[in-house]
Amino acid sequence: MCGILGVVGQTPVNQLLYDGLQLLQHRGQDAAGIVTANGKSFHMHKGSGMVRDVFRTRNMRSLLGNAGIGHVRYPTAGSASNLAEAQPFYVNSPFGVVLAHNGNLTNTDELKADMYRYDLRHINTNSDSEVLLNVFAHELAQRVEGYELSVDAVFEAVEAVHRRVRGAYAVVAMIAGYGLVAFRDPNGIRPLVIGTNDSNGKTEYMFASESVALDCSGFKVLRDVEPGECVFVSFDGDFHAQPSKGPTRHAPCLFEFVYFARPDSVIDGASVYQARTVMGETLAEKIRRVLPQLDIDVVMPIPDTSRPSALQLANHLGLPYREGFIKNRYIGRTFIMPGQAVRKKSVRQKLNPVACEFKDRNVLLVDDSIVRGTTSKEIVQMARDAGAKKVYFASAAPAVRFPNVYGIDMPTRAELLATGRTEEEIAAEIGADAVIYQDLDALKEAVHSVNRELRDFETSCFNGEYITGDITEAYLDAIESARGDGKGQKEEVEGAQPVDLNLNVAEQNLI
Ligand SMILES: O=P(O)(O)OC[C@H]1O[C@H](OP(=O)(O)OP(=O)(O)O)[C@H](O)[C@@H]1O
Ligand SMILES: NC(=O)CC[C@H](N)C(=O)O
Ligand SMILES: [Mg+2]
Repeated sequence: MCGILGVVGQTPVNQLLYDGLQLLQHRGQDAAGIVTANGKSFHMHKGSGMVRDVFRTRNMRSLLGNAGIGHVRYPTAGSASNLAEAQPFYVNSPFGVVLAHNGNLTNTDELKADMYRYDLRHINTNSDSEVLLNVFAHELAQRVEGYELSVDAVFEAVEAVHRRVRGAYAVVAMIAGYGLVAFRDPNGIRPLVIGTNDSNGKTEYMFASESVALDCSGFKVLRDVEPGECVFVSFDGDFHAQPSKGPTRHAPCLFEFVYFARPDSVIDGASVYQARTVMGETLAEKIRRVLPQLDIDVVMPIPDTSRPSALQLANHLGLPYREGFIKNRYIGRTFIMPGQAVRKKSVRQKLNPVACEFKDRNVLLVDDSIVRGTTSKEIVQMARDAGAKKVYFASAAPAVRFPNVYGIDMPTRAELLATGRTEEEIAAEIGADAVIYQDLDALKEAVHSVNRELRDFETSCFNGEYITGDITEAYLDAIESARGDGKGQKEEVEGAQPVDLNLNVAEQNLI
């Protein structure tokens, strides 16, 4: 999952974008970038790593202007090590367009071929986001009259993007000399929220993947960008919005509520924190059914994400809640790290047991999800080493058995712990006495109970139903062989960066 951010302000926005990206850091740790618009010029800086490592004072000083977009990256196409795939992307025609994308396209190869053959555009990286930018730029160019671009032309270009592009995309883009464009795919898979701020009687606009970025920047949440909708804010601050003319469906990704989003965010009108607490209650009910003897002395969360669910689960079962694992706050999220070796090592560096809380007790460990099983395998062993008698493991999400192709990097069935295994086999694999998973209907109901208008969700990693309707076995086999764990990294020859059309790589390396 990546984080995207866009602002049209009344004063310089560089610091606002930097601070906002730090609030979205949990969505992507591999690269970060900002582009600001100053008159008809763009100023860009991007690089590998966390926000705090990418931007130095001199980079910040060069990010001039009252409007800008930003991105934190967790790659789902291309690789983490390829700096040329860091976002935002830039293309110089028409006018100059920059774009930041959260999501993953599912017809990238066809689009790339069409771009080359029919639209005479060259795509230089393996990033689907570079393809998306070029489709948008091409469709925009078709609608320029004379030298002028109308707001309707922007809306029509986005409509054409919806017709050509498949998959998940929440986007912020800027057109030099005109304004900022924000749009969301017609299924609303990835989140995008709009905020406003009054600045001396004029309205400033902010677009962000999550509301936490607005809250902490002093912006008020206005509403979400609707599925398929396009919003255009001119650099003068005029706001225009156009619903999609094509078919839409509101099916946000359920995994945002389970793991990705920060708990203090509200996505599509549903508080993530509240949803996670309800997940804890419904999981408690399931535990009552499958472990009627309830021989549990203590409930423990696996920090961080499972905390709200675990606490509510313990309350619901009337069991003591203890923090049995302490998290090293300086280690990032392990699931979104690139490569299994680094993820495995990081779990041990990140979590350490408080031994006295385990000694001679039956413990119920609660996590938000079990994906590759990297965390659960290590954690169960740590609990046993610390003297636990029985170790039960509960997951607030159902078993993850299918690849995600919409922006979460779990491309192969083979690397998912639950694929082809029963719950007993999974328990044996991670060394637990039993594993208890949330049911999918209960998970959907948990989010629905927080916002009654949300009924439909993108649930493919749990049930293999892909809502874009274009995912075949052949497609899954192809991404599996292209992106099996670590393959994205191995493809890169060390030091062999493709021409970076967007950034002075040499300057980045000198810092
Ligand atoms: O089965 P796995 O492949 O290990 O993936 C699932 C684990 O990864 C995530 O934690 P992460 O460390 O990324 O972040 P967190 O601190 O927000 O929980 C998630 O919360 C689970 O703990
Ligand atoms: N997780 C995401 O949203 C990834 C965005 C884009 N597909 C990339 O790989 O850079
Ligand atoms: Mg976790």
